[in-house]
Amino acid sequence: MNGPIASPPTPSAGFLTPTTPPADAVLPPRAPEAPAPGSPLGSHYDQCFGCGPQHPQGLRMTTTAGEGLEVFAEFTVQDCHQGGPGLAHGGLLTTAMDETLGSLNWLLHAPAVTGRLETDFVCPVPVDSVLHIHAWITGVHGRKIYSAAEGRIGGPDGPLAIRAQALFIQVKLEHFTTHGRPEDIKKVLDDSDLMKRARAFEVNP
Ligand SMILES: CCCCCCCC/C=C\CCCCCCCC(=O)SCCNC(=O)CCNC(=O)[C@H](O)C(C)(C)COP(=O)(O)OP(=O)(O)OC[C@H]1O[C@@H](n2cnc3c(N)ncnc32)[C@H](O)[C@@H]1OP(=O)(O)O
Repeated sequence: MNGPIASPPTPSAGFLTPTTPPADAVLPPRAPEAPAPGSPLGSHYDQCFGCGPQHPQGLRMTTTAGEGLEVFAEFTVQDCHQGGPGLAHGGLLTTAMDETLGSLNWLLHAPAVTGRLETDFVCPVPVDSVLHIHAWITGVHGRKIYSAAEGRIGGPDGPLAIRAQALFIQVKLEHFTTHGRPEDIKKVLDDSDLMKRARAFEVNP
């Protein structure tokens, strides 16, 4: 069918909330409990698609704390991550960025979930590439955590392939217990190791 669409759908209110921090946002100090610079951050949940070591098809990403409010991660693009032939699927690259940005939670020691994530795909990323991701907090305003990330091919100074800006919202642990599938929540509650991970975030906003 040709011609203009009679009444295009309009985004719902709030859709265009920016991911850049407002002028009165702050950069808080690292939480005293935050892992030391250079330490691996581990996984917040063993079945997480991004970082869970027990997830059968997951990305199994590992993240390292940087100095200040920043983290570093690596993501190796595998055969099963293809979108175009021999090239990474954009959605998976976005997942890797989301996961790395989510790891910034560890530095503030409070759980937060992605509210908005914007991604620029700057150049194609071939299969077998190692994407070096650097993510940092750009501001905190109440429960809102603003952050940004870059992914470079082959090394920390390699060509820029992807960049992202995000708004995460701090939540209480009840966010997960209220909305999560009950059997998965029960497994976490029944497993002292998994609960220890969850408790790492018990300092609520
Ligand atoms: C015993 C078991 C324990 C297990 C524990 C495990 C430990 C876990 C630890 C760490 C987890 C880290 C996980 C990382 C994984 C990678 C990251 C992801 O993929 S997360 C998944 C995808 N994201 C979602 O599923 C969010 C779905 N959305 C929501 O649940 C709500 O909308 C939520 C919580 C984001 C906000 O809801 P509200 O009711 O709490 O708060 P309101 O009042 O609506 O918003 C607060 C402020 O934020 C703004 N805001 C909210 N959503 C926004 C959005 N989408 N875009 C822009 N602004 C937004 C609002 O305009 C408001 O701003 P104003 O304070 O008024 O200035």
